[in-house]
Amino acid sequence: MATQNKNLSDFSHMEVASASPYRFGIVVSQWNAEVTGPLLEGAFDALTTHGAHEHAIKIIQVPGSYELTSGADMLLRDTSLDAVICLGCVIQGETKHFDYICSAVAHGITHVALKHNKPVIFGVLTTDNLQQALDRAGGRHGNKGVEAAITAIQMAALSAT
Ligand SMILES: Nc1c(NC[C@H](O)[C@H](O)[C@H](O)CO)[nH]c(=O)[nH]c1=O
Ligand SMILES: CC(=O)[C@@H](O)COP(=O)(O)O
Repeated sequence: MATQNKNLSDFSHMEVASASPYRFGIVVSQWNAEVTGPLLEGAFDALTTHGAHEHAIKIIQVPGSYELTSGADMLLRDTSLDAVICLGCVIQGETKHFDYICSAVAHGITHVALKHNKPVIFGVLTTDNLQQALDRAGGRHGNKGVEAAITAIQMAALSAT
């Protein structure tokens, strides 16, 4: 398995740009808050560790991952933002609802990024069960929030070139 015993959030091999020049938005869903809370903490800490100022990080909450698209669009009304990070956790239930949400969010986030010509980062866990999600929200497989934040910094720096 690609992720077996791997920390997916290890960026020690990478040169990460300074986040200090940039302003970031974070939209986080309230569904599965025991997972999205640690994702938000990981993202916020990664941004500030790499130089982002706390007042340069605007955070909003939405009910569920399906609303992340709308939340990202709302954040990007603020044209001073350099990148938006979307954080959510979708866990498979008994029906196809999981498939529709995951697909809608992935496509919706891409649409918002192209609409505003700004990086919108997909920091959404899409797991079979809660344990897989916890493993990727500060557990044995790292923190998807950290990964999304690093990606946001790199894309903001790229956009500035
Ligand atoms: N089951 C999960 C949901 N469901 C809610 C949807 O995201 C949405 O809020 C609702 O369909 C109304 O539009 N959301 C998650 O983030 N995670 C889930 O596991
Ligand atoms: C991903 C979901 O919306 C899921 O929690 C809903 O569960 P179910 O498919 O059993 O209705």
